[in-house]
Amino acid sequence: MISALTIFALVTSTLLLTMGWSLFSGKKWDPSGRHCYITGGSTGMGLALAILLTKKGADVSIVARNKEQLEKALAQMEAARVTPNQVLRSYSFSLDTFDAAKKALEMACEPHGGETPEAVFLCAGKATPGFFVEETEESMKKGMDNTYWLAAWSAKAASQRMIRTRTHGKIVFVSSVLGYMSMLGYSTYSPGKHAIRGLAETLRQEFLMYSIDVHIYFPATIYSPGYEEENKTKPKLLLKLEESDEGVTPEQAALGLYKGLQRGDFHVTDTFITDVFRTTARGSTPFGGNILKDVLYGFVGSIALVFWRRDVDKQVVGHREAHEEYLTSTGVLPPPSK
Ligand SMILES: NC(=O)C1=CN([C@@H]2O[C@H](COP(=O)(O)OP(=O)(O)OC[C@H]3O[C@@H](n4cnc5c(N)ncnc54)[C@H](OP(=O)(O)O)[C@@H]3O)[C@@H](O)[C@H]2O)C=CC1
Ligand SMILES: CCCCCCCCCCCCCCCC(=O)[C@@H](N)CO
Repeated sequence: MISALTIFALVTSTLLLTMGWSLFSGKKWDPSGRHCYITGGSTGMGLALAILLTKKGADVSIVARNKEQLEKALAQMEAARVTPNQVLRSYSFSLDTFDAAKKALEMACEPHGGETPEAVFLCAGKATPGFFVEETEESMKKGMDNTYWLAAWSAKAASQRMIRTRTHGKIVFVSSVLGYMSMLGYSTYSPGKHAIRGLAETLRQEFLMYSIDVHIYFPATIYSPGYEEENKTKPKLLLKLEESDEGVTPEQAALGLYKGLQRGDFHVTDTFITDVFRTTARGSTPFGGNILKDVLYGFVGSIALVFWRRDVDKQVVGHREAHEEYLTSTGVLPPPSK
């Protein structure tokens, strides 16, 4: 009995100590006066992050395709500037090739005397949900472009430059809770978001050699323009399954990510649901700033998720007939023979 108590006391004090340690050790990242480069910074959480970092005194460059949207975004950033000498810029590029990713980055370095950005945020991404049976070779490749390749090419361009110029910078990936798990309808999106995790895990370790910090954010629903867009093709059943997620505004997501970076977390999550998926899908990934919380959530989650998943599976099975009718109406299935 005593020895059990001793072990408990030892374990708890160790955990509390480690927590305390992480609270007091290390300086918090201060973006003020630093150049932050944001892909997908023209709308949604990328834009919210651009505004947040502008308010913190950073120099901010945003990159996306649509020029009109970029101008509107830049105007919002201008309105948020805190000093007259902050450099705020926008660049129009489609970032789905390495060549474009390099060109966009080089251009963004110019107003900074050719210096490399100290923080690179890879927010650009897009989901186009649908049923796997209806996807095409083209839509599946596009799915990887709009998730993995958008992130990977800019990560490669930025890290090469950071290494060459000995910049001890930060590379921040944006995955999704769908980079930890998946649900029906996300066959062209979830694989690429899982792939981003694979890349981030690799680079976190490899870049220890260059003092480049790697982070990855796993949000669930963000009520962004992109979310409105994806809902146009989202299967009704999926829309219903997603109702268990409360969702956050782009501003809340940007702040959640920012706070995670302040804690120094490698995997950043900021809601109950995403914390649960992070702590149950951890593997050998480093713990977050609060080890006790991670262990607790991991334990509770490993049980609760079994029930959640069973419930979802049940709803999917209950949808068989309706789905068969749908597939007949779209011509995937031949009309029933009478
Ligand atoms: N919304 C959600 O529910 C969730 C989103 N996420 C992820 O978070 C990130 C931000 O999402 P969200 O806030 O919804 O953002 P939005 O969909 O509102 O914005 C996406 C941004 O990326 C840009 N972009 C898209 N494709 C390209 C491209 N080929 N080249 C350059 N820029 C591009 C868009 O501009 P333009 O089209 O003009 O190029 C825009 O600036 C994405 O990676 C998304 O996958 C993760 C979980 C949930
Ligand atoms: C105890 C545990 C309970 C668990 C409940 C889990 C509920 C999960 C809801 C899933 C939400 C899906 C978000 C998709 C985000 C995304 O990446 C897309 N919107 C694409 O942009």
